[in-house]
Amino acid sequence: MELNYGASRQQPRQDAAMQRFREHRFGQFVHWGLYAMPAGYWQGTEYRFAAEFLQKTANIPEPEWAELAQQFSAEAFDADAWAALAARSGVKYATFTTKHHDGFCLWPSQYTDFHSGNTPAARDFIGELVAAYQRHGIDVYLYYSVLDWHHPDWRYRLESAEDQQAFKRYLDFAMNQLVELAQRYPSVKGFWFDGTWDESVKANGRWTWEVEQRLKELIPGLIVSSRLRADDLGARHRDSNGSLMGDYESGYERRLPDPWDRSVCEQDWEACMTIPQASWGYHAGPWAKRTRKSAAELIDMIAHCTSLSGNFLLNFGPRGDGSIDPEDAALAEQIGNWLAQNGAAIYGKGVATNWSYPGWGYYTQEADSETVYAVVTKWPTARRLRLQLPAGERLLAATLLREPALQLNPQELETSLFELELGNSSEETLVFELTTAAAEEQSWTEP
Ligand SMILES: C[C@@H]1N[C@@H](c2cn(-c3ccccc3)nn2)[C@H](O)[C@@H]1O
Repeated sequence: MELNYGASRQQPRQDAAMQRFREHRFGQFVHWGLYAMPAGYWQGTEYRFAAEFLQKTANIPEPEWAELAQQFSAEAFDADAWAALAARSGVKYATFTTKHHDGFCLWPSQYTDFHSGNTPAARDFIGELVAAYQRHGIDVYLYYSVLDWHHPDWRYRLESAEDQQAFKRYLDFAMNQLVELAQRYPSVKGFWFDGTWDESVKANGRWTWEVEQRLKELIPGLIVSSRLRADDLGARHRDSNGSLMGDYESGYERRLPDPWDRSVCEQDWEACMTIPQASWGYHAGPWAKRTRKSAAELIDMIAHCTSLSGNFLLNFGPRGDGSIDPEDAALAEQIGNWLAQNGAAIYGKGVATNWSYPGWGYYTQEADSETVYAVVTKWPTARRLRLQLPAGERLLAATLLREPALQLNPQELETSLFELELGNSSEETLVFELTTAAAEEQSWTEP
């Protein structure tokens, strides 16, 4: 059907900016704001829900929540320390919350008083982070929540002329803030939109389309995900014709596509993930701490996304004083150490088209390359790894990526079935670089 505000393209972007994003594969998400101070607790009670939702889960009156800004001194905030840890973790890009659902802005916006300039900290945190991360060679993306619990003109649905007028004022406010962010921080590579699921926003597909157009005029090459977009009829992510809007699919939040689902490879996509089960902001309670993911689980997820040509955006929730939780820092270092040894299987890689999902881990490959990587994340109890090669290929060599590099002698079982003896048990996530060649002609008929 004819749409004015539907998808602007059918095929993935092939420009250099998008190719760079695609090759990054691993990024850091950062959720930080007023919610990091109460950290899931209110008046002595632990609320077992996402810490950035505390204002709602604890039914805190908006003015009382806004008072938190007067305690926001962030005395331990150190943008360079955050950026240095991010670099050690192996991320190639970072996405920072500029304004989450509570409406508090981490930059001195001229369109509201509810911002970090009007706090004891009196700092432009976004400006400091953009500069520090770029000094460390990490591309920066800005998260912006359209949903806003603070702004008097925000509406969940539009049920009256007054609602329409108020929400028009709100959308003008949000557009002004987004233009302000693009003009203050023109070196950012993209915007990550959230809070776009309510009826009020879905009824304003044209505004979402105008935001994408306006920001891309201000920053050529800018990347905007499908999560911003609604079409003429309120369809989100994919328009009413089923075509992806925005530059990549960003519906995977705290979940990944099935590892055998090769349909996701047709478009660029990114999954975002929390370290604890379900809190993006820092949560100080045992509820969050006992559900933390291990480095091995997160490395598995990085390889999982890479094997389907997607990016993995791992979230960190710094503490209310601006320091990084030591457990998060240790996890970041563990992941970074693994990537330092095995990053060749991740950065710039994608789906190994001719290799089917093996079950014990993931195959990755650089487009048009002969080299395939096998990332082993689920050790076979038999301690032997079975490799089912694509028809017509045979395995010449398998080299362990990490130092000391170890040449393995693949044992041929059938022309296209090999086994690798894995020797002594290893709890780490190993990566083998596989070299294959066309198998000699072999004629046999299926039984
Ligand atoms: C990226 C993540 N998206 C925000 C979010 C998630 N949700 C939500 C709302 C209803 C059901 C499931 C998820 N609402 N806001 C989270 O707060 C975080 O910012």
